[in-house]
Formats: sequence, structure tokens, C-alpha cells
Amino acid sequence: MENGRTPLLECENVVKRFGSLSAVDGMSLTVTPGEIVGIGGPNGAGKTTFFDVVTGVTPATEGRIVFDGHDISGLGADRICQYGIARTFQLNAAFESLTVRENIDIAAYFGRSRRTIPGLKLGKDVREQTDEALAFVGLADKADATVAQLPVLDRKLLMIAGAIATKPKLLFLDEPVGGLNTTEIDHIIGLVERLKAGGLTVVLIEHVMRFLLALSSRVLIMHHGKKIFEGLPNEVAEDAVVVETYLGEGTRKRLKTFFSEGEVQA
Ligand SMILES: Nc1ncnc2c1ncn2[C@@H]1O[C@H](COP(=O)(O)OP(=O)(O)OP(=O)(O)O)[C@@H](O)[C@H]1O
Repeated sequence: MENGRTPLLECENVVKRFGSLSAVDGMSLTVTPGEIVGIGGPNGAGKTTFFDVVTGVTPATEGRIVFDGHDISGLGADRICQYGIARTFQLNAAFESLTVRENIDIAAYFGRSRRTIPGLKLGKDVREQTDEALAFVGLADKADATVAQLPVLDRKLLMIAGAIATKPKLLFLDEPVGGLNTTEIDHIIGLVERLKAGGLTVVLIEHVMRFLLALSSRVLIMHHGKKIFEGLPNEVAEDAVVVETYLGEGTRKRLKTFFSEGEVQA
């Protein structure tokens, strides 16, 4: 228990080795319902691999992961999604030649535990989940466009729509604002705030500190597969090891200004 609340997710000493490389090296993380947890750290720190292990994209080498009372260690991505964890990816992950609606239909359909096979028949509830997700992210008027026609922001929104169409309790966002401009980043900040207001718990990875610190109630910094910092957003730039290994002096100064004046360019 953390803050007296039953955790939604508990990861204990998670290790993922690729040959002799420990990409994730003893990560522990507890997430309580309603939180937004932000994960930062240098390139190659093991952030995405940690997401991959928790969401069943690749099995952990060691460790235990419990979600919503279920031991999900070693389960496949489809089972984990059906228990209520959804995710987005750092790079665009969508069927390029299909339409926006078709992509979300597929996510909504495969996120269900009871599916109509054969025939991939989409029921009324799948259609409704798709419509809801499209409306939520603001892609309803582009539902019939093929993914290949979409600009970068809409592709990010599509991934989020696909994830929320599975009706998750916990959403993992892997660099949701990579490649976006300031206005677009603010748009995604607003979207994540609305998801949180709707009761969704979120864990996100982001290098854009303005985004990470604006949204997170708790921040973890990873380096060489390990957690080197865990604390409040305004404590990140005060940590000498984090500044040395990740942020650098320039970002530290900008973040200090952010927390004293409410503005950041980092
Ligand atoms: N399938 C794989 N096989 C071998 N090594 C891998 C594999 N996937 C990741 N790695 C290695 O694991 C380490 C962690 O990579 P990971 O992508 O998890 O880091 P990251 O913190 O997400 O980095 P970034 O911020 O650049 O996305 C890196 O050294 C990477 O090269």
C-alpha cells in the first residue's frame, strides 16, 4: 500500500536481459489509482524496455508484476490488455493503409476478452467504443481518412484513441509528444489531463521536461536500467545525480525558473 491506497500496479525487482546487457536492472514501481507517474532518463536507460516488459511485449527475465490483483508476469500482451493495461508506442504503430476508424475498431475488438471468431465481426459495443475514442481525441471528422494521410499530431492522437478504445484502467504512454511543437504539446497535455479527470491512471515516458513535469504527480528517472531518482516534479532538478547524468546544468536552471515562475522551455 502507498498513501493508504491499494496499488493498481506493483512491479518488484524487474530485470530484462538481452544477452549480457541488463536493459532493465531491478526496477520496482508502485502505481496507485488516479496517479500520473512520469519516467525520464537518458537514451538507452531502459525506459521503453521496462514498458515492454510490463505490457507483455517481451517477457521479464526476473521479477514479479501484479496488476489489479492479478499476477501478470510472463503473460502475453493481449491478456494484459484484457486485464486493463493499454499503451502507445514511441514510433507510430498503426495500419497505414487502413482508415482511422478501422485502426481503432481493431484495437477495441482485440482489447475485449470475449471476441466473435471467426469473421472478426464487430459488434455494436465495439462501434460505440470506437466512436467514443474518436470523439474524445478529436479525430471524429477524420474517421474515414487513411492513416498514411495523417500529420504527426493526428498519428499520436490515433495511438491514444486506439489505447483508450480498449477501455483500460492503466495507460502507458511512450514519448507521446516526441516530434511535436509547443502548441501540439499543450494539446496533448490537455488530453492527458482529461483522461486523468475521467479516472484513468497513467504512466508516461517523456524527454520533454515541460510535458513530464507539468503532468506527473511523481517522477522516476532511470539510468542503466535502474531507478536513480524518485520524487516530486519540483525535486528532479535539485538532484545532483540527475543533473549530472541526464538534465545538464542548462536544463536545471530552466526548470528552476519554471518552478519559481511557472514557465519552462526545457
Ligand atoms: N530487442 C533488443 N535486443 C537487444 N538490446 C536491446 C533490445 N531492445 C533494447 N535493447 C537495448 O536495451 C537498452 C535500453 O533500451 P531502451 O530502448 O529500453 O532505452 P530507453 O530508455 O527507452 O531509450 P530512449 O530514450 O532512447 O527511447 C539499450 O542499450 C538498447 O540498445
